[in-house]
Amino acid sequence: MNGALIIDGLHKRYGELIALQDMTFQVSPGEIFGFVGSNGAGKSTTMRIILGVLAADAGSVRLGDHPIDLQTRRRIGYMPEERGLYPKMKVGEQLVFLARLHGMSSAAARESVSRWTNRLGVEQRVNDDVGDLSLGNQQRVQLAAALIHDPRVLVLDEPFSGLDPVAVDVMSDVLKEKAAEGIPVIFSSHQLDLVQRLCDRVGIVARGQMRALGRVDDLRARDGVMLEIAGPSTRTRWADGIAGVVQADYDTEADLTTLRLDPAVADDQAILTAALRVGPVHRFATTTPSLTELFREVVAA
Ligand SMILES: Nc1ncnc2c1ncn2[C@@H]1O[C@H](COP(=O)(O)OP(=O)(O)OP(=O)(O)O)[C@@H](O)[C@H]1O
Repeated sequence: MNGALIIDGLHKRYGELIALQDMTFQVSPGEIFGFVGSNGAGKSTTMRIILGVLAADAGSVRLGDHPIDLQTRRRIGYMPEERGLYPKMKVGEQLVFLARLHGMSSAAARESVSRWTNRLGVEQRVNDDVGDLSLGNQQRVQLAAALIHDPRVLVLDEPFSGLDPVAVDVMSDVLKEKAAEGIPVIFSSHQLDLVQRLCDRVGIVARGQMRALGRVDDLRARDGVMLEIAGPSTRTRWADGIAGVVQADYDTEADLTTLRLDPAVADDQAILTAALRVGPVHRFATTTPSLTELFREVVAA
């Protein structure tokens, strides 16, 4: 049961609302894929369809050449957005129960639960009711629930929300480790700095459609070159109208000018000369837009 997770042409309506429109992308074995988009963009809907807890109106999900069936689904590790643990059940018992549901023997389930609760730092809480844990610790248990049956695919809906920085590091390490084992990993998140750091590729969704898809660095480079100039008084709006300057943002408090350039037209030396005419230049550096800037643009388009 290996191969890429293939999401092919998913359509989904809720009455009048079109929640997904031709949602198509793949996650390769060993790849960490970041699924980002505004609230209500369609991420959870896509993930629920991957898991088969929701049916698509059209389109398919496959793992390599195989349509995802009941057997395959048992090998997916899923963290739903609406966390699905029983608050009145003890952490350890619940994890063993879930592992058994995935077909593990009692001994293997207990061994796996012990390994993952240790790894995720909740080993002291195995005899506590889930509902008595802090939200962050409940989330660690939820991740353990997604991992205990040694899944061949990981589908995690906002696994990082509400975690403290130490837990974020633990979660990041686990995802990297699972990807290194050669399984496809997809997670959704609104923490774009984290997505930028962790993911091989990202998909940006807006209103049910995939709007940008690719390696983070490629998407950022595609979006054009940016130039940051510190020094010249921004009150003069000195860069307005210079050839090749597509957009100029002026931070008047820091006297920092940020320019988005059309690389085919812009001449950085002409821009530097124009800046020096206004005042001393303390910094003159090219950057590429962050994933957050890219996201704002894609979603606003
Ligand atoms: N059961 C439902 N009935 C009707 N509409 C729904 C249902 N579930 C989701 N929707 C709508 O479908 C759209 C997509 O929702 P979805 O939960 O997939 O978005 P999302 O990208 O996961 O958002 P968020 O980042 O807020 O979790 C939204 O407009 C949402 O209101």
